[in-house]
Amino acid sequence: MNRTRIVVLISGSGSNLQAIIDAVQAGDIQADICAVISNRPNVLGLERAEKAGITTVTLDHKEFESRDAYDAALMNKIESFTPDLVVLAGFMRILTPSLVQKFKGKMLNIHPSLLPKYQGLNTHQRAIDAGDSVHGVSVHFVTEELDGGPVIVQAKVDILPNDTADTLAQRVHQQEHIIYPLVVKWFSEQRLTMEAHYAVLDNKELPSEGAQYN
Ligand SMILES: Nc1nc2c(c(=O)[nH]1)N[C@@H](CN(C=O)c1ccc(C(=O)N[C@@H](CCC(=O)O)C(=O)O)cc1)CN2
Ligand SMILES: NCC(=O)N[C@@H]1O[C@H](COP(=O)([O-])[O-])[C@@H](O)[C@H]1O
Repeated sequence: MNRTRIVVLISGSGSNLQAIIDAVQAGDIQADICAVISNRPNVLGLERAEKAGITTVTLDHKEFESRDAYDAALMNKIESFTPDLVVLAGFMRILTPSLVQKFKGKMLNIHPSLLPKYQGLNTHQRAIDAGDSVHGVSVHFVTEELDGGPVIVQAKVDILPNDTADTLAQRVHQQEHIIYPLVVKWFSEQRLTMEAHYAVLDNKELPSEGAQYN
């Protein structure tokens, strides 16, 4: 089977990118990250990609007249790498319908909440302010509806009495770094489609104790 070609979009730290890089380099995912594209210059995620020998591109949205113009350029840049999968890993731009349609069924996003709760931004603080006892993270297919695409897998994280957004985010990140590589692995093994977004799991694939799945 040909190796899955992946393009990753980032905007910042790139810890989820790093988790996927590590899984590819360990041979857990039979795929190649062909490029990492950032909408912000000089972010740590670009350094992570360069250290791994991955082609990096900065496409700064501030240099474009409109969201449509930016997304047209972004679409062309993504397509130039002929990806089988586009992974949004902390990519902080809302994508236009034309770009989403182009990659529908092969574009994933990780969102730091138990969707459909808390679509959008600032999710950790919103969960704390709401008095929730459980928070978490979702990996989903990207559709035109912001954070509204079919959810593939979620991981739960308890909210502790003295949690701040930062302390909660740290525990959410830990779960992100488990489930995102797992979903990319499932996709690379052609066990995920948006129509029937399921994965046939062998028990050995699930991480050891510590990961929570609802
Ligand atoms: N059409 C879609 N675009 C995106 C999706 C999606 O599901 N459908 N997921 C988001 C990721 N995301 C949350 O998971 C998200 C990213 C960015 C924003 C947002 O409000 N962005 C602002 C700029 C914010 C900034 O620069 O800090 C904007 O684009 O104007 C909300 C949710 C990725 N895109
Ligand atoms: N709405 C999108 C969003 O908030 N995504 C979140 O941004 C962080 C990126 O971290 P990373 O750059 O270290 O992977 C992650 O926590 C991800 O869930």
